[in-house]
Amino acid sequence: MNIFVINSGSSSLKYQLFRLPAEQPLCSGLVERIGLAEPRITHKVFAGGEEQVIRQSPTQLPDHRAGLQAVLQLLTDATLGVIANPADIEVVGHRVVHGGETFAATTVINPAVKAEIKRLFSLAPLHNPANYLGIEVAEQVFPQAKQVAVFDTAFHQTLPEQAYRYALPEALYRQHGIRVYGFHGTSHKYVAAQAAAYLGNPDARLVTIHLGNGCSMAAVRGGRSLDTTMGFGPLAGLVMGTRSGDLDPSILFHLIEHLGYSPPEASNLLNKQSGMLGLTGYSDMRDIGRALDEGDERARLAYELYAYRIKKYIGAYAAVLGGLDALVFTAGVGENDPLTRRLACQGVEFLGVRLDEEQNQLRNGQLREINAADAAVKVLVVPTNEELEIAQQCYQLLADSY
Ligand SMILES: Nc1ncnc2c1ncn2[C@@H]1O[C@H](COP(=O)(O)OP(=O)(O)O)[C@@H](O)[C@H]1O
Ligand SMILES: CC(=O)OP(=O)(O)O
Ligand SMILES: [Mg+2]
Repeated sequence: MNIFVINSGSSSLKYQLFRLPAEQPLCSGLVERIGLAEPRITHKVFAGGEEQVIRQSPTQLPDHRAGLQAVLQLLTDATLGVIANPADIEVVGHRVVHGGETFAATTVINPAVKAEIKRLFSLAPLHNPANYLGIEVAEQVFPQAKQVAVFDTAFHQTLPEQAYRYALPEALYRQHGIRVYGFHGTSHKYVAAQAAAYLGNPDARLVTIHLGNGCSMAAVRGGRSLDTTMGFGPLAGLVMGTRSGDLDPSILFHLIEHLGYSPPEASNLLNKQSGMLGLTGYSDMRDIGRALDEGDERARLAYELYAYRIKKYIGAYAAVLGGLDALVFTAGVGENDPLTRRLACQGVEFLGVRLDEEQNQLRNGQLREINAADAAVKVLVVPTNEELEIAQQCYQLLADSY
């Protein structure tokens, strides 16, 4: 089954094509700066263990449709193409960030599902409109394919009520859906399953730590999410590239009532100007690492604050889980940044967490153990693969009907 996976952002589009049940993608790519000056396409073709990279700089890509059409050209290219024509794509799997309480599982998209995704725009204004647009464009470009939605929130629908409710008047939950939803569920689910399989313990008590541009943690037991750091929207919890994470809400009132911020300006501040960017001037952890090496004090503080927040939630989730079998680090920073892992694990030795610093410094792109050999708690680095997880969920849902 040929499954094309799309992760559509406001000005970008990430994609991978899988031929399930094989796990290696046929190709993958990224379309950047859609609707902006100097758009870029990076397309990778994988064949016979080799990787071929094609970079294009089209003069213009006015919208997502133009972007996906350019990708289709590459997919069907006479020499480098991996399919003969668009009809060879049987399924398009879409990452949809917010599924509300309606979607606890992967779902075939029909007009009612689209209407619900649209209704949820107000709950995920930065993500759902772009995901929706990706669906509409894929329907035009791949009219024969089944369109399937895989929701970031779905994995966290198992949270117990005490974890997902806020201490607000009940009507706000019942009538307006104000509750914890949690995000990055596709990644937490994938790495938790990999870790449990590695440990040979399906009931393992895991804290999964997804550190990308957006960052979140989850307490997972028996493949079920029991708590997570993001909440009603993807702004709560950990310090992120440009998002503040946890804040006292009175700061928001102060910004608006006393410092002249309009609500959209306050939202922009917390979502796009805060986090590591606000603390250091850089949102990319590699830049912050370089600044730290040059003795930048702001970079040092930012690193400490970032790791301290992770450590606090490790303690909290050990309590939620009633003990800890493994910590699982994943995504861009979690997989690649030894300093973050070291700082986050410093001071929680009393829980049985102890790193092997030599293992921590290694990088091999594989699942690996970085704890001291005799530590009670495993510390794992598990590369995430949200696209593969999306493709596999589509396959599980549809394989029977083929
Ligand atoms: N070698 C590395 N060392 C430290 N940080 C890294 C490294 N490679 C990537 N990152 C960081 O990973 C983050 C992006 O993670 P990623 O999972 O790709 O995010 P997203 O999918 O949210 O765009 C960036 O902050 C980047 O600096
Ligand atoms: C939900 C979310 O935060 O996603 P991302 O990390 O891709 O921005
Ligand atoms: Mg990501």
